[in-house]
Amino acid sequence: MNGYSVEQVRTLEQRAMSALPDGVLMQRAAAGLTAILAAELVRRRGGVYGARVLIMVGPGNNGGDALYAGARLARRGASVTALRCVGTPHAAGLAALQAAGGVVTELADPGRPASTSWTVDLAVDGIFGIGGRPGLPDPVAELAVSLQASGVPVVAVDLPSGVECDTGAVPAASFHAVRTVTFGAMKICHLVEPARSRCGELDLVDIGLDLSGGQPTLTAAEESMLASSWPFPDERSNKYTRGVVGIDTGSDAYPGAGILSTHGAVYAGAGMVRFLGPAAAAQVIRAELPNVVFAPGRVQARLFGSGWGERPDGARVIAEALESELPSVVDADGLRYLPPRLPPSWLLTPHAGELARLLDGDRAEVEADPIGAVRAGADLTGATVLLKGATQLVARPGTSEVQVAIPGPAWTGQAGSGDVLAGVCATLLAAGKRADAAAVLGASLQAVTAASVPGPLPPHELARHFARVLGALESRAPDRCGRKDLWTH
Ligand SMILES: NC(=O)C1=CN([C@@H]2O[C@H](COP(=O)(O)OP(=O)(O)OC[C@H]3O[C@@H](n4cnc5c(N)ncnc54)[C@H](OP(=O)(O)O)[C@@H]3O)[C@@H](O)[C@H]2O)[C@@H](O)CC1
Ligand SMILES: [K+]
Repeated sequence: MNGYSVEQVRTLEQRAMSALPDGVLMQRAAAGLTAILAAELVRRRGGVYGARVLIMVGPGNNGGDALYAGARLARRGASVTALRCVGTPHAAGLAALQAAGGVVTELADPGRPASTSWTVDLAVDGIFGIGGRPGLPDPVAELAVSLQASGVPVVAVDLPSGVECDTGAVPAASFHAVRTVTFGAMKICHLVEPARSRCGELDLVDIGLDLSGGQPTLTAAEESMLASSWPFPDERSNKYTRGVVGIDTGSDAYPGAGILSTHGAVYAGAGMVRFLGPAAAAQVIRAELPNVVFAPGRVQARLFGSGWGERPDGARVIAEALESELPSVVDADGLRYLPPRLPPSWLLTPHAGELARLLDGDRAEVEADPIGAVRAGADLTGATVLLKGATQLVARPGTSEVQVAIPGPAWTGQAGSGDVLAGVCATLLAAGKRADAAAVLGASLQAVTAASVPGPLPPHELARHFARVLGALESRAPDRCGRKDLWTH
């Protein structure tokens, strides 16, 4: 499942339209939309006949899709009302709806019943699609609120009006859909929070766009990829083939970070973990994880920074690690001590605030355009960057591709999740995974595991469930000897 920008989708649509008679793509979209709306009505009330459907329309082709679908539902016996919300609706779509027996009313019409009295079975948001600007005109924003207050389910056409298609930002009012029916290709707002949550369930209708040959803006991880790309041990494995992780995290002020990142590394399956952080953390780790080693020695990847706080020798520690040419993860406070340039084999794991500091900007800018920000972070530092948060994005320097990890339940946004994740990523680096693969696999494992337990659980307890999830994934993994894919680096 990949995400495409508006510009990319417009190009794909133009290419398809140039080989087809006028209006064919819209009819394909409307046919697919109708089937999904009908199924929704069957699920909610047992059938289409007699259902009351409100089609909310704006001035563009998004409204055209909705009106043609409304016409098809009207022909199947639904009572369909088109509500003109903004501008002049798609003329042919409106005529089709009226010819099928649908009625038309205006949002601004004083004769229309009060907005709090919505008694429809389903409302269809055909106000703005990929031509939408973020936010809604005031009367439409009020309509969205009143529908939600009335408990009317909204199905969005292509995307919930009000969200920003290319960033996933929701800077002002938007619709909250129970389902979003999109056409030809997924858009960025379907994959990136907070817009993603406004979409509800997603349906992708095939309208015949040819996606081959084009590079999507976002490549989304799926469980099948996690299963095929995780470095599961085999009969030839030993602690060095699985990877030794050297961890220098935590501080006397924040010993918990050291304990949490070590849990992440151990339970993700490191061959061996050397903990080289403060004594306060070491004492607890020794009691809980007797397999951890506390003496310096050979390591294959390092982890720095989680819970460091002020670390006067931080810049020196990181500079020395850079000389060793081993891949490393730098998390949290360690991000304050970076040299000007790092190799792509290093993985930085900032949250939005930390990435903003790296970019010398503010958090709101990162949140307004997380894809742009994660790319900028990779280009600025030379390292691979995992931007943590409700949507976890990974950028590799020198490429435009951004990957998105499998999303997890909202409760994983809690103190300590990032420390555990940094430990998981370090284990994957030590096992030989490229930094971007380590980031996507690590973040996805944590999300899939969280979705498999009755949460919330504290992050180190969640880590103890990795083994069960990895076991289930391994049983579904294809023959890894013959298989190469995106993350088999
Ligand atoms: N192309 C194809 O092949 C296919 C396309 N398909 C469908 O078409 C949809 C795209 O259609 P579209 O390009 O007509 O744009 P759409 O979003 O309907 O409306 C743009 C209009 O809204 C206005 N407007 C926007 N935001 C506003 C705001 N906040 N407040 C006020 N006004 C605002 C905007 O005004 P402007 O920004 O120009 O001032 C402009 O007039 C796509 O999502 C899919 O559903 C499918 O049928 C498959 C085939
Ligand atoms: K819409």
